[in-house]
Amino acid sequence: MPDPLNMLFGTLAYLAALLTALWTWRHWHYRSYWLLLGGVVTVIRVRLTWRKVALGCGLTKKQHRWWFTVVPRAVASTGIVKVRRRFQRVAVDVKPWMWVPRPTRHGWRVTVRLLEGQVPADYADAAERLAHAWGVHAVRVFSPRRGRVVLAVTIRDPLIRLDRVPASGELLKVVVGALENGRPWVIDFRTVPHWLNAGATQSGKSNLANILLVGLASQPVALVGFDLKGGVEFTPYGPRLSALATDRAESLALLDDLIAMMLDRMGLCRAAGARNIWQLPAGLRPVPVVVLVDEVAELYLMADKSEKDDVARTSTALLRIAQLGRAFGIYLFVCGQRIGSDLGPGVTALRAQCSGRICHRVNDPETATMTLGDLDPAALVSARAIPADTPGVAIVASQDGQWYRARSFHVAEHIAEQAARTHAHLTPSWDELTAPQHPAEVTTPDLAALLDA
Ligand SMILES: Nc1ncnc2c1ncn2[C@@H]1O[C@H](COP(=O)(O)OP(=O)(O)OP(=O)(O)O)[C@@H](O)[C@H]1O
Repeated sequence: MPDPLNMLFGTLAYLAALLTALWTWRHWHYRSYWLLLGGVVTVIRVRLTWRKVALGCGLTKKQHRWWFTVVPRAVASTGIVKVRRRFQRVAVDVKPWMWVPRPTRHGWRVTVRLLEGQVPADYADAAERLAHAWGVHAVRVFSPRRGRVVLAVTIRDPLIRLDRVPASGELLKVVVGALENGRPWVIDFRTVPHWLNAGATQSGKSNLANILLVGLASQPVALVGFDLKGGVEFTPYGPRLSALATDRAESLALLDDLIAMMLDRMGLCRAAGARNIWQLPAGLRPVPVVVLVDEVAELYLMADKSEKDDVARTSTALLRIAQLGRAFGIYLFVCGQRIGSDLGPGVTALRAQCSGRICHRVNDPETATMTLGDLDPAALVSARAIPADTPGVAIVASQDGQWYRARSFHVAEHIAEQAARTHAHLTPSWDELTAPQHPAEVTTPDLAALLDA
């Protein structure tokens, strides 16, 4: 007969071995552990507790239902209705129908059918409550079609530590970090030509510009810098920059050159019957130009009235590039600590042309509103909640029309400087770039007509 004590020790030893194996699996290959075991257990738990969670988060609705009980007088439903007959019409809390949750790399996703009278905003409002109820990092709400919402749950913040992903290799496309859903964060100038990159000091704006520089340095593109911090940020990248302006006077001259370049490309396209430079034959196509602007507010600030004309000229030139640059291969990446309407109408107009929006941690609500305000109020709340100890975390308006929390890869300045030196031979000279490619002059009235259109 087996000794019960031995059996107990044997069972405990098996249990300990099993727990150790599970712990090791989870520790060494969390992804497979989560997809094969952890996720499945969580999914079952989520389904079983959905009624309680939905009730607690205010996502249920009272509906009248026929109630059958074998124990008349039992307290039924929400605890306020006493059932006196076997069949009784009572008000019950109905939970929204939930599909089977699907484990994802960083959590799970589930589709929920809205109850009558509910809108996706009800779920967005309850997202924080759901996150606490499930004990997870965040719950994001999307509505892919009417009457449905998708709850995307991330268990742990995937942006605390980022795994590097390979470069995209496509022209004007740079993988700059990761989105909260684990997908790469891509800046693709051909899809979204102009970007606004806002953030307080030490929030990670320059790091993002460094990544762009590293990503674009090896590509056949021209890089142009406006560094209104006196050149301290971009001067070290000089070998890979075709031109650099460090004060207002230089900025004005450089903007004039860019406008002239744009007019010339316009004439070239018109002569060739092309709508944009990408429709030109490869041999005729001019080099795309990415313009990096650091500290844009400096371009709009006036110390006294004597600067008024210069500010107006700068503002108009930037706006023209933003309005027409895309077709002629001139793209903007504008960084600033503060982007407020107090800087003048030029900033507001420029912002409207920049469909790519990146909002790092900001000090003032207006900058967040200016950068993201027309997206979604929840994006604003998320931007204002970015902690100071996670530089590089930002709210990003993505190409799919959604907004995401994202974090850039960390690229030290010396790596960006090294990239600039290594690829210095790919830098087109400014004279080469600005030399007229098309003899037929395009006049300013042509540009004005296009702008009016
Ligand atoms: N994605 C990131 N991951 C880790 N550290 C980062 C990241 N982005 C930036 N940092 C670090 O945060 C600090 C501030 O970054 P950065 O200089 O890019 O900020 P900034 O917004 O440009 O600040 P400033 O306006 O003062 O120049 C730097 O020490 C940088 O190394």
